[in-house]
Parts: sequence; structure tokens; C-alpha cells
Amino acid sequence: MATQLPGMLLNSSGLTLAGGRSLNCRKSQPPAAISSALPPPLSSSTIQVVGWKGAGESGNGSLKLGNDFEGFQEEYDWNDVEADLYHWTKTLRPVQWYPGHIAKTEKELKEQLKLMDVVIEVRDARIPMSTSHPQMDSWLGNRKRILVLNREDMISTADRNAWATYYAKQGIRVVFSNGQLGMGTLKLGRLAKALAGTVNIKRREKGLLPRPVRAGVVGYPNVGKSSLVNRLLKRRMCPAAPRPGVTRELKWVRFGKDLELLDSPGIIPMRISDQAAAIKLAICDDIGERSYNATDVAAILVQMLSKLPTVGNKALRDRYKIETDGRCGRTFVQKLAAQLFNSDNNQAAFRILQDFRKGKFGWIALEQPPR
Ligand SMILES: Nc1nc2c(ncn2[C@@H]2O[C@H](COP(=O)(O)OP(=O)(O)OP(=O)(O)O)[C@@H](O)[C@H]2O)c(=O)[nH]1
Repeated sequence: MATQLPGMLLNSSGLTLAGGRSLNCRKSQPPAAISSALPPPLSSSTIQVVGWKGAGESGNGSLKLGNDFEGFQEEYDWNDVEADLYHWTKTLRPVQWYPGHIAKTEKELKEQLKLMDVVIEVRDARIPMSTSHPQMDSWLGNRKRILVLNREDMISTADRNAWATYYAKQGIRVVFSNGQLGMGTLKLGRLAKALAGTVNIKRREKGLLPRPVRAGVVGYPNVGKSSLVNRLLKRRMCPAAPRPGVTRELKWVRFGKDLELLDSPGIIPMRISDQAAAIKLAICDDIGERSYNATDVAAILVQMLSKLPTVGNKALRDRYKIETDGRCGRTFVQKLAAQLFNSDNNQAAFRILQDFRKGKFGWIALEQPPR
């Protein structure tokens, strides 16, 4: 067995992890040098947890159980959630997903974008930053753009207001929409036509006949692009289904006599460098299922949910009848598997992911605007 030195913690395979953070959770004594730096004296109910950032960035991972923990949770802020997520994902196998049809689409789309009068960029309202393509700005250049945060029904009013304020401050036009029920599509159609209206003014000046305005609908997989196009057209012209990668071809459709829409397959970077973003894409089902280990993703989701003031450990306990302090998501998944799925961790993991996606913990965004 490997020797554990102060300040180093072991994962289940016995490998030493810098900073002692992984998804595998163990109890051990805090290193004396670090624990002495803790503000309150440690009580007998203090344990150290591998993979948990614990009481501040001191890296000791120590946590006092009981009422103090509830107080700690209330103080938790989004920067801490992001920091934890970063550390939890560091030791995992990287999540990458770049199926052939996306590579092909990317090439075609770049060509088609040159023909667009306006681009409608659709993002998932639960994770607007993680569904922002890093190359989109360079592809679009000065082209007129409308930002759509779809799945508005899947976030709270407070989340929505926070994002609306954030984009308004930057002067970015944003439309919140629900591709399933059609909310926001009327406004979107009007805005697209209005923005692209100048096209025909310029054509007339040049003595050319007016033509329909061209609007391209682009974004990550499964964010609701085809659903939005269908809602705009009030007809099911484009295939839409609850899994990423359904649209495989670029498809032009006519909306009335003066707007043409391009529905496009979801695009995603060839390499996702931000693995915290990749995990959020997996949680929200915006990336192919085969690209990730469901147990890892569900374990991280449990750890995240336990830290969110609107969910917390109680909601997890109430739903699954499993005692938890929220610090070891993997143990939680394993317990659920033993309880309900004949110890099949994968099935248990998908149950937790589906519950989140169906709003069983309430409708919550997994990202907040940067402050
Ligand atoms: N709850 C909710 N579901 C939505 C919304 N918009 C779309 N959906 C659902 O999400 C799933 C994916 O929608 P699509 O329109 O196929 O997504 P897409 O972006 O075209 O997906 P790709 O083909 O992967 O590019 C479908 O089951 C839709 O019914 C929304 O605003 N709210």
C-alpha cells in the first residue's frame, strides 16, 4: 500500500492526488500542520473527506458536522461551486464528443454562415456559458446576432432575471424561449425580421428585388434548435427528440414569404478544454451519452445539488431515502444502486440524472452570471 504523507490524499486506486481532491471519498485524520490553521477548534465530529474542498481553500478538506454545516451551506456561493467542480473533474477521464456528423456540419455551417443576414444562437438556459461555442464569435464576425436562452421553463425566475440583467448590462439582445411550448418564438420571429430588414433596403438602393431574409439557427446539440424552428413555423418540419445529435443535416425552411430559416445540427468544439463545462453538458443531456461515465457525472451532480441552497442534503435524503452529507456523490450513487437497481451503478446514476432533467429537485440553473 502506498504511504500517505501529510497533505496528500489517496484515491481508490492508491494514486496520490495533488490537493487531495477526487470523487472517491475516504475518512482520515487531517494533517496536524493544516488542521491547526483552522479557525474553530475541531470537535470529535470532524472528519476529513477526500475529494471535498471543505473549509475554505486551505485544502485540508475538514468539515464540522451538525448545525455548522447548515450555516456553511447558506454561505456557499457560485464561485465556490465552480471551484469545486473544477477540482472534482480534474481526476476524471476527459469527456469528449465529436461524432462525424458534427465535423461535417461545422465545415458546411461555416460556409452557410456567410449567406446569413442574421444568426440566432440558441443556448441552454441552465448552462448559458457551457453552451457557448468558443469559435462562434470568430465565425460570426460582424454578422447580426440574436442570443436565445431556450428551456426557460427549466430555470427559476431568479435565474432568468440574473441572466437578463447580465446580458442587458452588456447591451446583448437576449430572448428567453420555450421550444416545447412556443413561448418567445413570436418575439424571436419579429426580431429576426426587424434585424435583417436593412438587407432589403440596401438591395432596393442597388435596384435589386427584395428577397426573403436568411436566418441561421445554430447552437450546441439538444438545446432546442429544431423545436424552436418548428414552433416558429407552427409545423413539424425538423426532427426534434429528447437526445443530442438528432438533426444530422443542414436544412433550409421557409417562414412566411419574407424569412428563410436554416436549422442546423448541434455543434460542439472538437476538444472540450473546460471539463467542468463538459460535465455540465452531460448533466443537462447536451452531449452524447457514450462520451461520459454516468456514475461520475451523477456523483458530481449529487455533490453540486447538496451545496445548492435551493436543494441541499435534505432534498436528496427525502427523495432517495438515503442518508447523506452530500460530500461523496459516488457513495450516494452506489447506495441507490444497492437499494433499487441490484447494485447496477449505471442505472442508479441515470435515475439521478433523469430526476434532475425532469425538474424533480426544482428548476435550477447550473450556472450563474459571472460577477
Ligand atoms: N422543457 C423543455 N424542453 C424543450 C425545450 N425546447 C426543446 N425541448 C425538448 O428538448 C429536446 C431536444 O430538442 P431539439 O429541438 O431536438 O434540440 P436540437 O437543438 O435541435 O438538437 P440536435 O438535433 O441535437 O441539434 C426535445 O425533446 C424537445 O421537446 C424547452 O424550451 N423546454
